Amino acid sequence: MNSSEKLSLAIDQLSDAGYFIWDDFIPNEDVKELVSIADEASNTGDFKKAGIGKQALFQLDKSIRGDYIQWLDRNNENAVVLKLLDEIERLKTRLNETCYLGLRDFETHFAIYPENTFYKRHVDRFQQNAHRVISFVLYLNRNWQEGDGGELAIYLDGKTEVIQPLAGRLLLFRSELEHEVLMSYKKRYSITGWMLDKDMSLTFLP
Ligand SMILES: O=C(O)CCC(=O)C(=O)O
Ligand SMILES: [Fe+2]
Repeated sequence: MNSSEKLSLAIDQLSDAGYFIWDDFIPNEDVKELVSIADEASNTGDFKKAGIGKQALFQLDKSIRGDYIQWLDRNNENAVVLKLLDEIERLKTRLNETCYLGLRDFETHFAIYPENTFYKRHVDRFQQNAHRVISFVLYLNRNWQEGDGGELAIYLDGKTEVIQPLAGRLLLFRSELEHEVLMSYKKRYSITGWMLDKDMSLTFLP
């Protein structure tokens, strides 16, 4: 399947099922490089404990989520990160052209879940964060195996989909869907982000 057929499928699935799995979104060597960039940044203290809520309502709560994050933007010095940001930008434009989702911008971060951490059931689009339309997660776990945990459960009407966090796999889903990162028994790497219906600098507005 070529990339424009893949994109049509993604669009259909996002509107029918609410999510789409895009395997091999990036090549293996990029996965490897992204993991070493994340490891290096986390070793030099550039990852922060992730919180919940925005601005005044922001709080840290380990019983809800246990990951550490580093935000990514165009000031990043790594070519592979910039290439990925370009690809996501292109994907956003193409989704917009076909779906009229009104996507204006996106925000994204690395996430590392240390062993035995999780992110409890939640939605990404909520009152204080009403501008997230499409969530995406690029998984970076080479050699992930059954039993390693850290799958993403998406709660759909009447059924639950459990998605393995396999290296190179991009998952797209509608940000209003409830989902949960199940207990990860191994260190888990990903790049998570959101396509927004407002420019990022304006998302504090209603
Ligand atoms: O890493 C994942 O599979 C999902 C992460 C997530 O739900 C979030 O950061 O909001
Ligand atoms: Fe989420």
